[in-house]
Amino acid sequence: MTDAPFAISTPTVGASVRAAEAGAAPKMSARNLDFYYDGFHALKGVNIDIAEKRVTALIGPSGCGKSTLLRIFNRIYALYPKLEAKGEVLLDGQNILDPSYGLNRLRGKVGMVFQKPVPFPMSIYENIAYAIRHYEKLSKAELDVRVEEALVQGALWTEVKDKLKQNALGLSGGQQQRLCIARAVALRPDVLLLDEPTSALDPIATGKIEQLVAELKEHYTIAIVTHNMQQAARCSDYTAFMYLGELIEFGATDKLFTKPAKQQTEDYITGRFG
Ligand SMILES: Nc1ncnc2c1ncn2[C@@H]1O[C@H](COP(=O)(O)OP(=O)(O)OP(=O)(O)O)[C@@H](O)[C@H]1O
Repeated sequence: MTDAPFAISTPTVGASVRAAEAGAAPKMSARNLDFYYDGFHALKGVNIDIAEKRVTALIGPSGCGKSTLLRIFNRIYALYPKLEAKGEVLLDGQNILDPSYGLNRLRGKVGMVFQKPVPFPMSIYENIAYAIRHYEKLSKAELDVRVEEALVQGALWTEVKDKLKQNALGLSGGQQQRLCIARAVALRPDVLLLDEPTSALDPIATGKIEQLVAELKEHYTIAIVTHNMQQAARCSDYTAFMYLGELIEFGATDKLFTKPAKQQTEDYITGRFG
């Protein structure tokens, strides 16, 4: 689905104003963050605060570095050689880029959901239980409770509660994506990273995920990469506009979309480029 150019007059979520005015505390912060892919300078001196229990959207034209920034937040790059981050990413004040910050600990605190739903080729129940077992030793009864809790939070429970033993690959694309969200929240993380979570979904499935994001921010700090500016406007409290690896503008979503401070932001949100 391609984005229609965003109309500046489109109303945005009223809650955003209140969140911005309240000045939510930062949960995660990038400080002077640079990132290199085998010498290619993909992120340049990024400074950003991700507010606690709010939704922060990362927007910008293709290749501007949105996904790179999101992936640094759970250090996925550490899996690949020749990738290097400089600067700091603080989670509750601790630098997660420091090698002494264990990856297992980080993955327990920062969950990630990708563009294409990737359920494990196993039952719906096992998709959730497998993730939990990796971190915690629970009895069968406790595990059952946690699986149900995760599927409720993923807004999937009522649809799957009678077929938990069925293979997850038999679910629709939208259900698979909600399963992936449920799998991420099953670990009770603090932060949830969503990398274009609806780009492979139809409008109805997209609407369900957007509603789910609005519900989840009560419990989690959320950062979402999206190409869809209407989605950013509907779902997020704060928006960051990136261009060529730099953070150009960051602020309350409704302000950024109605009264951007920078010309580049205005040109992008009015569809003049990107
Ligand atoms: N694995 C990689 N190796 C080399 N360069 C990469 C790699 N991944 C991304 N890049 C480059 O880093 C820059 C930022 O890419 P990134 O995927 O973060 O952008 P994006 O804003 O998420 O783009 P899109 O909206 O198209 O997904 C781009 O110039 C891209 O070509």
